[in-house]
Order: sequence, then structure tokens, then C-alpha cells
Amino acid sequence: MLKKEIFFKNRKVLHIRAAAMLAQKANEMEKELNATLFVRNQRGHEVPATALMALYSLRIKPGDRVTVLADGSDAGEALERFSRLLEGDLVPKGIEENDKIDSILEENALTSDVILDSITDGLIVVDMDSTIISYNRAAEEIIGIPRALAMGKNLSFLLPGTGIDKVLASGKGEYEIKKIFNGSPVIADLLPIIINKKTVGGVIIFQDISRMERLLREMKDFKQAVARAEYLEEELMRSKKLDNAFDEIVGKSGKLMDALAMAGKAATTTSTVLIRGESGTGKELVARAIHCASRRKHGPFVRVNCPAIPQTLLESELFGHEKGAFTGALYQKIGKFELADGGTVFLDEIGEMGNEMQAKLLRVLQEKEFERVGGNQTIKVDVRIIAATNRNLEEMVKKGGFREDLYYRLNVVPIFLPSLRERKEDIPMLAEHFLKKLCKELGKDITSITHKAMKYLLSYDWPGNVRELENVVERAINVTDDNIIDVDDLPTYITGLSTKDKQYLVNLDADGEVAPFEEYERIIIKLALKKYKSFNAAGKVLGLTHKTVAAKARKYGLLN
Ligand SMILES: Nc1ncnc2c1ncn2[C@@H]1O[C@H](COP(=O)(O)OP(=O)(O)OP(=O)(O)O)[C@@H](O)[C@H]1O
Repeated sequence: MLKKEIFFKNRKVLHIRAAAMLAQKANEMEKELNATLFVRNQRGHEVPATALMALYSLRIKPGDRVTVLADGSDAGEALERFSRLLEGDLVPKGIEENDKIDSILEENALTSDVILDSITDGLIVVDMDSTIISYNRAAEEIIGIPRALAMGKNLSFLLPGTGIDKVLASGKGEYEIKKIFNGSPVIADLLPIIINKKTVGGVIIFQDISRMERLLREMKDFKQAVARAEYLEEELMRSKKLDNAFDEIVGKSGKLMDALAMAGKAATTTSTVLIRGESGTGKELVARAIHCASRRKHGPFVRVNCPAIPQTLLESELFGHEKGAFTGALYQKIGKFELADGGTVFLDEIGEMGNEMQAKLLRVLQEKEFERVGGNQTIKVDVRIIAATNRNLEEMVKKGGFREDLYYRLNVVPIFLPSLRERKEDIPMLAEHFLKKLCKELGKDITSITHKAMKYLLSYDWPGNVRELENVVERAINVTDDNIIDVDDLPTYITGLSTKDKQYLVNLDADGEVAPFEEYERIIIKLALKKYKSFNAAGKVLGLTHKTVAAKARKYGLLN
């Protein structure tokens, strides 16, 4: 690299027109002489001679020592010519040269100030001394310091803590740094300006984030408001009276109410519903209630118990078959889907459906059409599907036992029915409900369940859920001799009492549970009446008058 030192003899600072002329001449020389030219000011900042703004930013003053550097095949000639030019009067010669400078400046103005002012990000350009050489309108607006005041000032004094010094020293950019510029929160990118592998300045591009921060704050408030509104809506839905179709479903526990709220919502749509819950938790009952509360209530509700039908027959059961479709198909048969047209198909125990049928069901769900077995006519139906299962379908999907696509198709509205042991508070209500319902059906007049018997019902785990409770109540109605259901009317697997244990209740020598006195009295009167058949005879054995026996029998509800 060749270099030459000269003195800047011009009477004025290197102004923009002179810089434009120098840059334009340097351009011509570089092309003609196949060389590259640089200019270094006395502070040691070096820039390409062809870069107008960089050249201008050197702020060369009259009397300054300036170094011209040249590289390339004809570097000597380029060095001489450019140095001479720089030492000269820097006045354009003739109209043509003047025009050229004007157009360069115009071009530059277009590519610099006009463009810089038109962008919405703030932009500050500094030279290697951190002196501001460009400062756009957005910067003015965001920072609130006028351009006239900022230009030519040292950025570190004007806006302390921008971090640009570090970038100028390291030549490495820093991105998305949160800063406060004159009180305004901004996100800034700080970049070095590198020309010919040399850092010649730096630029800060920044955005005002006060609006964004305000929006975020508002968004947070909004989100909280939405969450609150959703919560209130859910609460409202839970407390809202469900359609009468749900009246048959007994229970007030939170878990059941949540499930029923969801079911109530599902009744207003036509989406596919997937009811989950252990056996006997009321899945079918809920499916029927959804159907009866929906707009399809006047259409049929058709139940398909998937495991009860051999897989080979399931297809014809669901979609029907044509006469002669297979051996034994003596007549045409209408399938459940056709039967349910305009209504609901309830696919119970869907987890038991074989893979082949799963694929066929998926098609019906997607296209709402199918063909009868052995037929080629496509049948279109309008059915709503409610499926139920007590299996862990997610696990089955993982293990490949259940199609994932079908799972997603079915699981549009999931409803989880709690087991009875998760909602024990509903047991008394359910037991009373079944007592009333079954007594009516069986023509019995049993009025209640003793407190003690209820305690046993409450402490049992109910693996068979509500169905098991219903059966236990029915059994108790059939075995009791009284008009009240008591502990000894319950199965021993619930009370944990064998016949022998029951005798312990009246055998106070044994190490059994001690009950309230009236409990013993009730059992003694009951046993005596059972054995001696009359108040008189029982009274004689017990040492009581027949009136006392009759009164106690009445008191304990033993008169039936
Ligand atoms: N909450 C409830 N209120 C009143 N009766 C109920 C309730 N839940 C279930 N039942 C009754 O319990 C019995 C079993 O209910 P259902 O057949 O709907 O259960 P399920 O979950 O479909 O059982 P499975 O999985 O074995 O088919 C039915 O007689 C039903 O009427």
C-alpha cells in the first residue's frame, strides 16, 4: 500500500459538495487505474475515498494533515492524482462537473436522509469518535432531542450508556438490547459500520417499546379479564339449569356437575362426543340425556354395544347388508347407522372395536356415507355419534390398539364421568333415589335407610359404581322384613359382617363394635317378633308388656 501525506489547504472544512466531488473522482480513478484509494484524517480514521458519507464524516479542516493511501496495479499514479486533487481548490470545473456533483448529492440525499427519515425505526450513525453524523426523524421523535441539537455531538455525552463505544472498539454488533434513551424504553441493535474490513463507525437502530410495553400491560389485564369472564361463564353454565333430559341423572357433587355442564353444552352442538368413565358410572344415561336435550330428540337413539357383537358381524350390524352378501344373509338388512338417520348412534365400549372396523367407522365419521355389506350403493346418513369407553384410549393409541386419527375424530367433546368413590357425597342421594324408584317398580313400601346402613354404603368403594349401588338397594328391598333398610339387609361384602358377626351386636361379651343402645333394642325386638310372631308372646319372653313391644316395633319401623 502506497501512502502520501498532504495538508488540506482549502479555506473551508471539507464540505459535502467537495466530498461528493472527491468521491466521484476517486471512483473514476479507481476504474481507470485499477487501484483502490483511502483517506485517513489526522485522528487516524481511515475511509475509502469513494464513500461520500464516510469521507464527509472525516470532517477535514483547513490545515489538517491528511494521508492518502493507494493500492492496486497503478497505485502510484492514483496516489499522485488524488493527492493533487485533495490539495487543490476543490471547486467543480464547468457545468458538466457541477451537474454530476448535484446528481451524486441528490442520489445520496435520496439514499440517506430521505430514506432514513422515512423509516419508523430510530437511527443514529456515529463515526469512530462517537460523533453523531446521522440522526433520523424517528430518532428525534423517540428520544425527544431535536436533530439540530444532536448532529455533530458526541453520542456518549448526549445519551450516556448507549453501549456504542463497546461496539466501535470490538467491531461486533449487539442485538435486541433493552435500553432507556432519554427516558424512553427502546429495543436497540448496535452495529459497527465496516468498510473494507475496517470499523469506520457505528449505527444504532432502535424501536420505541413504550407502546408495546403499554400494550403488553393491557394485554395482561385483558387476559386476566378473559380468564375471569371464562370462569364466570363456566360458573354460570354449571349453575344454569340443565335441560330436563338431565333430570334423571342424580347427584350434586362438583365432579358430576362439571361433567354434566359439558354434556349440556354438547347437547347444543352436533359434535362427536366421547364419554369416558368406569363401568356403571352412567355413560349411557348421559348419552341418552345429550340426545334427548339435543335438536335430534325426535329422531332415534340407537345403541350399539360393540363388544357384544362378534367383530365379523359388526360391519353388517352397523352398515347393514344386501341379500346374499355372505352365507346366511338371506334378506337385506338395514344397519344401525341407517336406522339412526336423523338421530344419534351411541357406540358403547368403542375401545373394543377391532382395527378393521375402526377404519370403516373413520370413513363414516369423515364422509358421513357408507355402503351396505355386499352392496355398491353409497348411503348418506345424518347421524350424530356419541361414543363411550372405560378403556384408556390414549394408552391404546400409543400401543397401536386404537387408531390415532379415529381417536381425534371421536374426542371432539370429551366428557369424564367420575367413579362413585370419587363422589361419595352423592351416595345418600342416589341410594334414596333408587329406593324410591325401585319400591315403585316392585310395589314395596320401604321408607328409608338407617343411618348405620348408610354409613356402610358410604365407606364401601363401589368398584361397580352406580350400577352396583342400584343392585345393592334392590337386593336390600327384597331381603328386608321392615319398612326401613338396615345393616343386615346389606350384603356382607359391604358391611364386612358375617352372620356370626351380626350376633356379636347383641353379644356384649364379644370383642365386637358397640352400638347405641337403641340399635340393640331394635334388633332384639325385631328378632323376638320374627321368632314369636306376636307382641304378646315376644313381650313375655322379653319381660315387657305387649303394649311396650308394639310401641317399640312402631318406633323402629318393624310393623311391615
Ligand atoms: N347419576 C346417576 N343417576 C341415576 N342413575 C344412574 C346414574 N349413573 C348411573 N345410573 C344408573 O346406573 C346404571 C348404569 O348406568 P349406565 O349403563 O349408564 O353406565 P355405563 O357407564 O354406561 O356402564 P357400562 O360401561 O357398564 O356400559 C343405570 O341403571 C343407570 O340408570
